[in-house]
Amino acid sequence: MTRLILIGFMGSGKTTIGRLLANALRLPHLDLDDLVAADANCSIAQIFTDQGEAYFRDLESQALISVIRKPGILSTGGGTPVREENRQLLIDSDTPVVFLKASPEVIVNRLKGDHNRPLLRQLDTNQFMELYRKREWFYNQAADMTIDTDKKTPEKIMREILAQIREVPV
Ligand SMILES: Nc1ncnc2c1ncn2[C@@H]1O[C@H](COP(=O)(O)OP(=O)(O)O)[C@@H](O)[C@H]1O
Ligand SMILES: O=C(O)C1=C[C@@H](OP(=O)(O)O)[C@@H](O)[C@H](O)C1
Ligand SMILES: [Mg+2]
Repeated sequence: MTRLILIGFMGSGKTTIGRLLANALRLPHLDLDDLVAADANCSIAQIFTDQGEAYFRDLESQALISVIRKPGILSTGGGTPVREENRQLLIDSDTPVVFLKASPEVIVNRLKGDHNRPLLRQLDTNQFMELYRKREWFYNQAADMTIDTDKKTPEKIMREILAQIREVPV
């Protein structure tokens, strides 16, 4: 196994678990947000502020195309599987796609005080729940396997993924 893709809502742990998996497997860690920020020479929050979400989504799709065939652990952004073309790339990738699932309460708790997720800042509770439900459908569409991350340490989640990954037919 030389490639793995992590998807899930903001705060589900894609970046954290991706880093751990990459270390354990001695593979590159490819974080889509980092790639977008490096290409744009600008933080994600700044891209949202200066150019808006639609512009960010175009950069994100381009970065996904450029990285999807590279060996490594790919941590996507929470919105990556929403665009149909991105979702199709994930589904067609011949790479196990792992949905890291976290409950809304756990996400809110993990991200309280966070200033780097521009999308989250502008949502009230109802809007948050609507986005969470909508996105869950997209994650389920693209995922080969789902890991519940509530009440588990990142290390435990990593071990669970490693144990299950051999059984996933892709
Ligand atoms: N399993 C976990 N248990 C507790 N905290 C976690 C867990 N996974 C991630 N976190 C924390 O939640 C925050 C968001 O994690 P991150 O990996 O950036 O998520 P994502 O990339 O999915 O948005 C970070 O502060 C991270 O340390
Ligand atoms: O859910 C989203 O739409 C987003 C999630 C973020 O990544 P994380 O899921 O790693 O926080 C980042 O791509 C951007 O702020 C938009
Ligand atoms: Mg991340």
